[in-house]
Amino acid sequence: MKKTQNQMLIIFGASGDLTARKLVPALYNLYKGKHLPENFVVLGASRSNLTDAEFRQRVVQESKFLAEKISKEEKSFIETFADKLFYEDLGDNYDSNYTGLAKRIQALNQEKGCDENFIFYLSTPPSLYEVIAKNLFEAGLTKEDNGWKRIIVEKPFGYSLATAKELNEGLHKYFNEPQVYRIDHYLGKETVQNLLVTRFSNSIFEPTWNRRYIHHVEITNAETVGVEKRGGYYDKSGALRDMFQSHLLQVVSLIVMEPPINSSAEEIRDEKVKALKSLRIMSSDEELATHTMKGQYVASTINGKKVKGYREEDGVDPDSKTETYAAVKFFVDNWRWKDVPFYVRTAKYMPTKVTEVVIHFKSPAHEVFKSQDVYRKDNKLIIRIQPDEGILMKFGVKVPGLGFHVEQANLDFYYSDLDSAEIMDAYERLLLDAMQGDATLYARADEVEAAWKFVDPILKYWENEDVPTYGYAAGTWGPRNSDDMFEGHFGWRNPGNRLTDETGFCIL
Ligand SMILES: NC(=O)C1=CN([C@@H]2O[C@H](COP(=O)(O)OP(=O)(O)OC[C@H]3O[C@@H](n4cnc5c(N)ncnc54)[C@H](OP(=O)(O)O)[C@@H]3O)[C@@H](O)[C@H]2O)C=CC1
Ligand SMILES: O=C1O[C@H](COP(=O)(O)O)[C@@H](O)[C@H](O)[C@H]1O
Repeated sequence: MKKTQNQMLIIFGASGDLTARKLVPALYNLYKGKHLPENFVVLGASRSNLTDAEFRQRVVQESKFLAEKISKEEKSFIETFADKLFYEDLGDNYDSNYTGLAKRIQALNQEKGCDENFIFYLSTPPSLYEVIAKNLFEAGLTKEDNGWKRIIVEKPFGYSLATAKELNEGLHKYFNEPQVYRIDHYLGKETVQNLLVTRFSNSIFEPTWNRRYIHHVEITNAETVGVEKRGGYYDKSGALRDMFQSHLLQVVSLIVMEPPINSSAEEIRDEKVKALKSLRIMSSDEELATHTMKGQYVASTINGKKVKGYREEDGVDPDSKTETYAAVKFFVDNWRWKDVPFYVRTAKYMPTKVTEVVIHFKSPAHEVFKSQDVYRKDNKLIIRIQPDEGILMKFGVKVPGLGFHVEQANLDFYYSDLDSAEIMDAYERLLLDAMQGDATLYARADEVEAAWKFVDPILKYWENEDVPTYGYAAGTWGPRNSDDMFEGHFGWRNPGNRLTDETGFCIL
């Protein structure tokens, strides 16, 4: 087990939603699991005027882990954990000098023995990331003379290739790349990490993981909720920026990449960057029109309950063209994947909450056993990222009785069947990795830029007034013509709530 050194975590934007809902519960679970070092301090910093006690009370009360009934033992655990939390009021804005903050950090460092190891977590609006980095630098807080200094940056990382580059350059003025940890919570998911293990720890998959055997690859990320309270943010972002550029291209890179030499952060990330750079960038309007599709949910009734259309949501422009459904077909220009289409979609308000990868294998070269149902007899490997996490292999078996009729059977694996089935929350895993200086599951600067380079032309094309934004009733599988981008007789697989469910549907 890696050692976690004594350290201090300084959270900017500590009065916000992410701190209370994700960061503090993750830290608490790490504390309960005895993963935190002996000397550990969390210093929250933002403009809100709070004392240490008020901050503790606020994050503890707002945190989900306390919403449930708790035992006496748990209560005392929480109290000792809360003793590690402190707060510093930054005054009017994040751009004033950080002398006061530096003094507080040094005092806590002395008192609590943090060995001058500091992680700065930026959980503010992205417009403040560079400003905070600059002020930390000017206050002498980034020097690594004694102890290491790291910075964790929340998503979104940029709004386009140009802005992502600008942000990288801005951060690199004050921190070296190995000090920068760009968070993508999908990489913290156990099942996403397992994509690497499934591929590279089994000799049975690798020989078939290429254009000779794979017909196409399909990735679905579907949510059963709309934009909820985030209409203002979402309307400026849209599904392509919010999910596809970051989380889904990370998943793509793990499917596409070549085997790394070893499991070090740099070797894995080198291969991921190579994979992202090999995605064929779309340039012609014709290609963009047939290979991409955007949609928007419209008002509907789900399970008897009326739901608003996207344009009626708070914070959303009533004439908005922002997509809540994004689907992209693309090719990968390298030896392994030439001519294999990838289909990736993400959407709000679909019938099932699911993220899965489906590897569709080619039909046997020569058909010995005729089947009526061509689509259903091909081998498929379904890797379910969430929920009902697991892997399913579909293969043909003989239907008992006369003749040679083929039916599909399942070989399945469920995470829940493992002895150690407890899956660590993504933020827990990622925070612990950063505390231990392991950046494998964080995105590197060139990785983020390669992803934006692929996405930029699509975003630009979608800004065009003539590009249709197809409506789909909330609670359905997207626009009616969503299968049109597929080649041949294929279409999207509409998964159900369970790994083995063939078709997810919802009652409108
Ligand atoms: N919440 C989530 O689930 C997720 C959040 N993120 C990212 O994490 C970061 C923080 O998100 P979240 O906690 O939800 O955001 P919130 O708006 O809830 O909190 C951000 C905090 O930043 C401070 N702040 C400083 N300047 C401003 C400003 N101009 N407008 C608003 N707040 C400001 C505020 O504290 P004060 O006023 O006290 O200074 C506020 O509490 C964002 O970059 C977001 O994109 C990413 C994934 C998921
Ligand atoms: O980053 C984001 O992710 C969530 C989906 O995360 P998941 O872990 O529940 O799959 C998404 O709802 C949100 O819009 C996006 O910003």
